[in-house]
Amino acid sequence: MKITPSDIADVLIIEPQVFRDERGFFYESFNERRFEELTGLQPRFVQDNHSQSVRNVVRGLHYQVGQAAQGKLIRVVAGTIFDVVVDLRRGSPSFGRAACIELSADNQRQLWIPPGFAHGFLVTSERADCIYKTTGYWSPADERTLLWNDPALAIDWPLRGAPIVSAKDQAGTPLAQAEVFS
Ligand SMILES: Cc1cn([C@H]2C[C@H](O)[C@@H](COP(=O)(O)OP(=O)(O)O[C@H]3O[C@H](C)C(=O)[C@H](O)[C@H]3O)O2)c(=O)[nH]c1=O
Repeated sequence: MKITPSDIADVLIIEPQVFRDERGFFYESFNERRFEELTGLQPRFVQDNHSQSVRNVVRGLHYQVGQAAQGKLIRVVAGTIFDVVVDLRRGSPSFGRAACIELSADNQRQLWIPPGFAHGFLVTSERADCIYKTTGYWSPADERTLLWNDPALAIDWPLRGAPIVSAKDQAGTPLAQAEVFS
């Protein structure tokens, strides 16, 4: 397993050790001891999620506030996504900055997103299945949506035509008005 920082230091790109043979491949998609050894972090994951989306879907940018803030460990098991995280930690030198990483079933990369970040993605394949662990339970009352195409975020989404976006996400909050983490 190899772990490298993304463009935002605390957001980590994880590349698992993949064992391939004539049958296919095997890799440990999560190993708590190894994760802690390599990151020094001890996240307690309480929920596993699976979302499937078709090409040109944008989901996000979502986050939960207060005690419901979630760390996320995400990977893609089918297709490809343009994954985006935005630093919403007010004291951070990268506050308001977006980091964009391609995650796919082919590159088998995972992303560790600490609490304090908004998260979303664009599907750039026919379909994408995202599997992710969270360190906090879903809490609708504490969920916030950052406007995915807020010009202040300057995210260069590789769109092919108008994306498919939920009404909730179309009504996202611009960064300037967003509830952030102190
Ligand atoms: C997030 C969540 C949703 N739901 C229910 C609520 C809705 O009836 C349905 C779809 O929810 P939503 O449209 O919020 O799903 P996404 O747009 O994929 O939300 C996710 O999008 C971005 C990419 C994230 O990083 C978050 O994990 C999460 O907010 O699933 C649940 O039952 N549990 C949950 O944990």
